[in-house]
Amino acid sequence: MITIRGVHKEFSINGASVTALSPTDLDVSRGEFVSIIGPSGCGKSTLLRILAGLEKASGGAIAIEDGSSSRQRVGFVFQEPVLLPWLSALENVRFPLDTAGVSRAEADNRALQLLKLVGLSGFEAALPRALSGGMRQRVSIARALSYDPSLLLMDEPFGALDLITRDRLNDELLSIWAQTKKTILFVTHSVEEAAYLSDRVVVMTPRPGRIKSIYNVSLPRPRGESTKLDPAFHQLMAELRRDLI
Ligand SMILES: Nc1ncnc2c1ncn2[C@@H]1O[C@H](COP(=O)(O)OP(=O)(O)OP(=O)(O)O)[C@@H](O)[C@H]1O
Repeated sequence: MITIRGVHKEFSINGASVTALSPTDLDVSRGEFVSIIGPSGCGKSTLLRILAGLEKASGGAIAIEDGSSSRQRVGFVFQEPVLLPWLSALENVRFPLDTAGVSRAEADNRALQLLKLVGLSGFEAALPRALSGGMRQRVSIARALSYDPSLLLMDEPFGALDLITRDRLNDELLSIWAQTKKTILFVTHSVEEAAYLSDRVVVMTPRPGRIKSIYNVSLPRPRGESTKLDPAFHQLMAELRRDLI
């Protein structure tokens, strides 16, 4: 699904070159849920932005699925929900489809389905300011799914939310993932979130960032309250925490 080979990024700051990402190799299978954790500034967002085509790599190669340009096939969810404040929830979800020239009826239909998928039926007409932080992030997820990307890139999407909302959205994301079968690459600072959600967890080193280790998460699915009581879950979190030091 995704093949990353030797991808690296250097930024030039006041004439000096700063390495944001050392040469990185990673393969992600179709339908896999992979989390990336690492200290602040290790290049997690840079890697995601390169995959989304929002940033150009300094070198290396990326192939996404059929090797075509990643841009049309990738949905991106940022830490802060970037919604257009003057548009309703439905119009925000529909927006990428409108700009892609999809017919009004089809775009409405798809946006309604997606708002249902993220648990926001009944809030179609609400403006972003009338929604809670968690609801706004659900709208962002629905919008990222609107053009049916095969790959969903999520950059600390629940980092700004309270813990209760975050736990609920983690479960909702797993249910959306199970229903849509998207490949998800998920950046987080939380070892608990990474262990709970993922098939594999990628740990990155501090600057300059590179992949330090990759953990297979063999906890059974579907995950839920019983996962959080599983000693294997706690052992994995302890290993991840140790690895991050
Ligand atoms: N546009 C830019 N110009 C210059 N340097 C940048 C730019 N974007 C990122 N960097 C630098 O690249 C490095 C990696 O940044 P990046 O945002 O990818 O890290 P991160 O792991 O996502 O951090 P955090 O967890 O704090 O979000 C940092 O040292 C950062 O200062």
